[in-house]
Amino acid sequence: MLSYLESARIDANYRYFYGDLFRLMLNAGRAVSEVVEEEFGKGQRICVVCGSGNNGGDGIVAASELIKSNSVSVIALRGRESLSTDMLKRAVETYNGPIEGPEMLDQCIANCTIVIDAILGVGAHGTPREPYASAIRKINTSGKAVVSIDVPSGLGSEIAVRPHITVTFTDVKEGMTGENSGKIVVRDIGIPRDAVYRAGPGDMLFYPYPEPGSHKGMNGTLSVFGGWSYYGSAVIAARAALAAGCDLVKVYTTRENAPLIASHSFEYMVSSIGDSVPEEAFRSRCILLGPGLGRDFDRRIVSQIIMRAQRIVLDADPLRLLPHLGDLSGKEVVVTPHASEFRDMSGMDPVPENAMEFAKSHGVVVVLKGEEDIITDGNSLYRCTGGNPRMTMGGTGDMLAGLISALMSKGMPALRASLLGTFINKSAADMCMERKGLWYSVSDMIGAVPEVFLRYSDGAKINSFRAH
Ligand SMILES: NC(=O)C1=CN([C@@H]2O[C@H](COP(=O)(O)OP(=O)(O)OC[C@H]3O[C@@H](n4cnc5c(N)ncnc54)[C@H](O)[C@@H]3O)[C@@H](O)[C@H]2O)[C@@H](O)CC1
Ligand SMILES: Nc1ncnc2c1ncn2[C@@H]1O[C@H](COP(=O)(O)OP(=O)(O)O)[C@@H](O)[C@H]1O
Ligand SMILES: [K+]
Repeated sequence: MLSYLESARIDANYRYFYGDLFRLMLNAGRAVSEVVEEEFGKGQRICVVCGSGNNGGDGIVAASELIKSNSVSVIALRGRESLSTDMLKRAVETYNGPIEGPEMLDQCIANCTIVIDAILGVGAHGTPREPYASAIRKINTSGKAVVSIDVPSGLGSEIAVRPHITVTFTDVKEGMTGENSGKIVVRDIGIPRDAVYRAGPGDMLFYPYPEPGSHKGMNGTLSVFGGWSYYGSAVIAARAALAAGCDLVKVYTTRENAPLIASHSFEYMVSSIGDSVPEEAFRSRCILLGPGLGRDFDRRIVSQIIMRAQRIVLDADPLRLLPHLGDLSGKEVVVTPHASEFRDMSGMDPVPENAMEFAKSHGVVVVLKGEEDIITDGNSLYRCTGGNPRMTMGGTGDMLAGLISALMSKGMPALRASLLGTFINKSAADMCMERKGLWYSVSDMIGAVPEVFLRYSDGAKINSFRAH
């Protein structure tokens, strides 16, 4: 079962890794024409009703196949000129019949035996607006056989097509049932595994945009326990968390290091801890434990933090404690070991299958860092490629922990935050490399984080629109 957002994620990742989505549109359109001919036979009179997104493009490609053995009319509900994106222009080029405007809709429906609904797909949000709403009502009262492409247009809202058949791609979409979608036929359109199981710009779609009316603290609160031995690591993690959009970051550190850490920025707060952890630290939505803690930490305090936290990212030295902590289920936990830390904490070789096994048996998300990051929740295995060898400098792991915990502090689930965090970290490094070659610093990487978000947030407008 695919949610609309997961579907759009795959779409965005496919475009980023493979470039041309049009090949998939060709496969989608062909799949629809095959199903229509399998179900109804040839020689039909078919009316294809198109919106002006890619769902409409699928409809036009289907028409270009169906016209070979059927009588086909195509309606562009917003007029032919609305088919203006590059993909839609290419779809139109495949079709050598006329494309009519909305004024021909009534006649087209009246004369046909089958209506193909290519109005809205997974890019839709909310109730269909005009002219789609009226078209949907007409299709539903037409008494004709109706085939929806990918999803019934308007699915989930009060104005939705009620088809006899839905030809859906890759997997059934969230919310589809036999009742609202008719017979559901799933067709593979050749999406490679990597578009699904590789972190990419599509993961931006799950970034929680601040609501316009929100107030301080609603968009991320993070407690960072770190810098007890190496103060710089806490500075890097806290600054990265702020760059990722966390509202309030507070660093809990030793009495000696507190002023040092504070002197590096006035944007986060710093507090020193003694023998016990202040209660307020657990009021943050997420906890990051580890950057710069050093090996000689107080095990009692660290165990207490882990047991009390509900959402926590564990990095570096405290990872050693993990096997001794018992059941972590019920919490959202991300662990971010590099290869040798993984060996130490698990007693296993740092390979993807073992990361998956560890994640499953401990109920955590594992981010196994390296030239290629492995991200797994024990059920699915993802990877994040990219980055460059300058990332072996000190601090890039602290930065990653800061990014992932900031995203969790904003409400992202552990696995989603880990996918986006790894992608942002490697992309920041690659952006710095474009500008400075291999001679960039971790500060440069933190500085690049907002630009990385901007560069890849194109698809995320869907989410921000939804949020508003
Ligand atoms: N997932 C994939 O990899 C592929 C997806 N394809 C098709 O592309 C579809 C998604 O395409 P798009 O993302 O272009 O989106 P859609 O074609 O679903 O529609 C989005 C368009 O409708 C408008 N819109 C959104 N909500 C609306 C509302 N409530 N009332 C009126 N207009 C509204 C938007 O402004 C946008 O122009 C899929 O459902 C599928 O049919 C295929 O072309 C090929 C591959
Ligand atoms: N050779 C490499 N090529 C590309 N990225 C790397 C390489 N080595 C490490 N990284 C990246 O640097 C970050 C920190 O990883 P690592 O150096 O293994 O952890 P740590 O900083 O905890 O020692 C991760 O985002 C990882 O993806
Ligand atoms: K549709």
